[in-house]
Amino acid sequence: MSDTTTATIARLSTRDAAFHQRLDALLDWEGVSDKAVQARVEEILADVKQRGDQAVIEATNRFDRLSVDAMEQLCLTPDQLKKAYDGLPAEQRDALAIAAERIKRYHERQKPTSWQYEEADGTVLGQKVTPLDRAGIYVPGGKAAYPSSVLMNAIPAHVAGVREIVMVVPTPDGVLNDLVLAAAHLAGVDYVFTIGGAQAVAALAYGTQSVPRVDKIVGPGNIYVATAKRAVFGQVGIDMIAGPSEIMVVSDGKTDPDWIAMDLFSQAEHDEDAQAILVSWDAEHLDAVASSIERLLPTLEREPIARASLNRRGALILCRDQAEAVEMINRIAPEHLELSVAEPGAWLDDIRHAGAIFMGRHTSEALGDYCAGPNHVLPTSGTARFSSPLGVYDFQKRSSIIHCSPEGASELGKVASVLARGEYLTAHARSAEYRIRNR
Ligand SMILES: NC(=O)c1ccc[n+]([C@@H]2O[C@H](COP(=O)([O-])OP(=O)(O)OC[C@H]3O[C@@H](n4cnc5c(N)ncnc54)[C@H](O)[C@@H]3O)[C@@H](O)[C@H]2O)c1
Ligand SMILES: N[C@H](CO)Cc1c[nH]c[nH+]1
Ligand SMILES: [Zn+2]
Repeated sequence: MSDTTTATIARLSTRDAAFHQRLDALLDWEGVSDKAVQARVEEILADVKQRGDQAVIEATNRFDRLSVDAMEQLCLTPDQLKKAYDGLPAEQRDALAIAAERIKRYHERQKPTSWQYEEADGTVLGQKVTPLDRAGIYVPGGKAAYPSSVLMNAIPAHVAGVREIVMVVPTPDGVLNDLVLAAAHLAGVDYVFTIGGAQAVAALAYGTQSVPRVDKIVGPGNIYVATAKRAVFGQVGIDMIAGPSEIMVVSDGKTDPDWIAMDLFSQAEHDEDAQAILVSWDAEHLDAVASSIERLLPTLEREPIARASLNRRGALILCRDQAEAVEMINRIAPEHLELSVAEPGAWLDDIRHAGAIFMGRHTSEALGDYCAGPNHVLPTSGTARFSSPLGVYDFQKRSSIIHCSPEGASELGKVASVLARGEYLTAHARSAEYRIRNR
């Protein structure tokens, strides 16, 4: 296979001297370090912090091409959500219900429990898990509306026991998506504001006259959303900084090339900056997938976005063998990894970094996006090295519990006193010493 670039996708080989340089260029996503975006986002955040609703309204009119003059026009009532749900065709209502049920079942298993144990001296130690009071969920709505993201964000929040869920979703040109509204109803969202971008993140982080301030903001979004989340972190919790969607497929050459081409498109069609990479040690298979890509790309509704994404950040990579494929997985740490191989289970132990792992030829990433059960909000841009899928744990926090018995306080007091005096902290030492028996 030659190292050429077809009309749509780069062809790389690990045997080429420039391979690592070219891969680095593909993996590099400027994202939240883009200076112009940062400046614009900072301006929007400061404006919303200062002027509240009015700043949100003006930014929404500008970026989503609306002409509203009051925040009520950007707020949906529970009745509107229910009406959207009731009005859905049965097929869509059923699909949402099945997806919601499976997502709920999966996330129920993530529920951590509070625990306690007793030391020999009678001291009880433990950990208490408490849900957040109020969570803000960002549902993307710029290039496409994402009802599935409503479920993926709101259901774990519910399972965690969050008291109030505030959802924001932009509606460019004022177009409401009934499935999004219906999903919000089904998932038990308390408030929905039809706002997006940095202004929505600011409203959730600082609160406005109409938008309640939340404790944590979760959910994916574009570069403005990601940049804003990073900027407000500290005043409010965030789940992660999610970049554009990514897929990495590893194929043993035995999967239908059309299936693989479509799996690559499934993430490429999200965003011009999405990343789609296929790795295989079978050169003929890569050629076949390249042909499938050329033939099938024009059949997509979002062909221009998918083509741009494949051009910018797509690659078909020829590697030497399975071991080299594993190396590449751990280096790229993809958001989604498809193991399109005969025995995916045999690979698992060696894979250290991936947001979600789709096992075997029949497990397309798209099933995970909608309804398999696990969360589709996943770490991107290599951050799977240190972070995890959105989950129930993102909507809870832990407090430690310490309950000393008189005997425990006496014994621990001796230890604490020595350590405190070593730090020259007299009050610490004496506070501990007061509780030592028979001093
Ligand atoms: N990881 C996931 O789970 C997941 C799920 C769905 C989508 N995604 C990703 O989320 C992203 C969605 O992006 P999107 O754009 O479609 O929707 P979005 O809702 O994230 O962004 C739309 C908003 O961006 C703001 N905006 C647009 N242009 C602007 C400008 N020039 N200046 C200031 N603000 C501007 C507007 O306020 C608009 O409302 C995609 O990258 C997609 O891949 C990720
Ligand atoms: N693939 C996206 C996460 O990266 C999630 C999604 C929603 N709808 C379709 N796909
Ligand atoms: Zn997707």
